[in-house]
Amino acid sequence: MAWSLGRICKSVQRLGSLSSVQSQLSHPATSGSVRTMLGLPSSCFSKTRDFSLPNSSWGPEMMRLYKHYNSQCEVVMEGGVKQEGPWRRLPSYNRVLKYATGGVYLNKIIQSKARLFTRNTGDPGVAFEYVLFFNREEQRCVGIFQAGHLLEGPPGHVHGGATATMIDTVTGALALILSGPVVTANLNINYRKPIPLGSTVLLESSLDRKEGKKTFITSKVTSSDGSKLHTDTTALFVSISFSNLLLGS
Ligand SMILES: CCCCCCCCCC(=O)SCCNC(=O)CCNC(=O)[C@H](O)C(C)(C)COP(=O)(O)OP(=O)(O)OC[C@H]1O[C@@H](n2cnc3c(N)ncnc32)[C@H](O)[C@@H]1OP(=O)(O)O
Repeated sequence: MAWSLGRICKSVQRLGSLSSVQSQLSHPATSGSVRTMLGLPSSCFSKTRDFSLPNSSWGPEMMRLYKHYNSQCEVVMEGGVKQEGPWRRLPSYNRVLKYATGGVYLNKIIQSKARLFTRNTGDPGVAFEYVLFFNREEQRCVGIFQAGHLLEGPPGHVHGGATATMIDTVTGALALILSGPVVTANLNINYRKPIPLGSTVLLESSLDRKEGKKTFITSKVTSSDGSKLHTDTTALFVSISFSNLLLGS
């Protein structure tokens, strides 16, 4: 087996700094800190395209909400001095790890071709178009999500699993930032109103409470103007050791 404990340990050491996301986020966003948002070196990303930046597929509502939160990532003080604002945009790549754990439970083909589920197509607008923002003071994360035509479930509407994916993503990102490495243990979603395909919705998540290894997050999905409630959710994330995850235990 072309794999060694040393390689795993190196990967784990890199990932060990994942909880440094908190300190990363306390610094102003620059292209460098964007790449290291997850505490990973740039070599860990197979491509450096940041999928959370606007592209030609983003519609007017997606752009409006993006500008609304992005404009609060940096505020201009009197005298033109720029300061970090209450929100941080979270960058997003199509691969978190390039070198993790080949040979243990990933064969080489899977290892080289694996992609983050939500960023598995380079074709703008066809599936998950989204951007996440984090507010440290309010311990809140928002996601702006435009649902592409490949996500159809009921005719003309978004598949419930696709909606769940985005809820898992925005609640998971918040739990990760607040608690370090976690996995979803429970996701309890009430689907209130279907989401029209092609529309842009707002996902809001906030910390409910932390109890030992457990982080409880609540979340809702609304229409972009907030007038319609699509889902409400409670989620439980459990802290894990990354070395256990990489070793498959
Ligand atoms: C910026 C990019 C962000 C991207 C975010 C993407 C987010 C995506 C997140 C995911 O999709 S993760 C993948 C889906 N999740 C999994 O595959 C998790 C699989 N399950 C497990 O690995 C284990 O079941 C788990 C680690 C969740 C729990 O294992 P254990 O039960 O051995 O853990 P432990 O015994 O340490 O439990 C800790 C506490 O959690 C409680 N617990 C565990 N699972 C629970 C559950 N399902 N419901 C309620 N409570 C639960 C457990 O009772 C205990 O409570 P107490 O501390 O009060 O005793």
